[in-house]
Amino acid sequence: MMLTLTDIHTHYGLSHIVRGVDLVAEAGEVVGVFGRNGVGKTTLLKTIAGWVRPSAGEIRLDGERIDGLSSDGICRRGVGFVPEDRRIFPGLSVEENLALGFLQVPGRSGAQNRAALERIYARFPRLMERRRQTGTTLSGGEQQMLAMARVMVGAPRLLLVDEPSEGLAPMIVADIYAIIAELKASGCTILLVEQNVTQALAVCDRFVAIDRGAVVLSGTGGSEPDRIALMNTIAL
Ligand SMILES: Nc1ncnc2c1ncn2[C@@H]1O[C@H](COP(=O)(O)OP(=O)(O)OP(=O)(O)O)[C@@H](O)[C@H]1O
Repeated sequence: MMLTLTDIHTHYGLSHIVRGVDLVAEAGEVVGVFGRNGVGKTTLLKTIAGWVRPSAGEIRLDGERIDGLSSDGICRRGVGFVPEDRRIFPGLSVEENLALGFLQVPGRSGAQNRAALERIYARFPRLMERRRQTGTTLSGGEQQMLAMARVMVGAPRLLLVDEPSEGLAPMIVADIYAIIAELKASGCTILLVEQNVTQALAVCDRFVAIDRGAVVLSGTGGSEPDRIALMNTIAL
């Protein structure tokens, strides 16, 4: 699914956070969104997901405008969002948290939902083992897996991921990135916000660097000069 942002602006009250972002993610591409703390990366993802409404600009999926739709409406168009805080619901079991993913695809039958759950459990045996356990009792890494698995239940065509490796041990980070690589291989378009730039660049086709709400650099993940320019930009 192709994502196009044209001159997107987002405000929180009077604070002008996202300031004229143009961005394209082609179908099946992983695009890294990098920048120092507080430059507006999370706000940009929330704007695409419809958690925050842009004050100006256009967001299109395969040419069709989605800015202005509710977050539910955007989700039902195949956009999955894994937020930084993971949003594992307290008091719900692992399986109940996963079942929330069914809300993204309301047209499915019970049998289709069960089959989707089976596929998730086959991919994440640890979540199956712990399916009756309260989601918030899982380790940080398992909660990140659960958050990823919950959006995968809905087979998103565009995935927005905010700092998936934050606070996790290197081995778990490798697991998370293996999942991102699998999703990419399956044709999912991915927008990836990450402080761990080196790790993220390994899966990124392209990247943008954001500063004070605007794109200040864009480049190709595999290009060494582009990587050096990126490191210089975000180290400033
Ligand atoms: N709900 C909100 N209301 C008002 N201001 C906000 C809100 N959320 C974020 N901000 C402010 O918007 C700016 C951008 O925040 P945002 O989280 O988008 O940045 P970020 O680049 O993702 O940073 P980080 O890496 O720290 O998450 C910050 O100055 C932040 O304080």
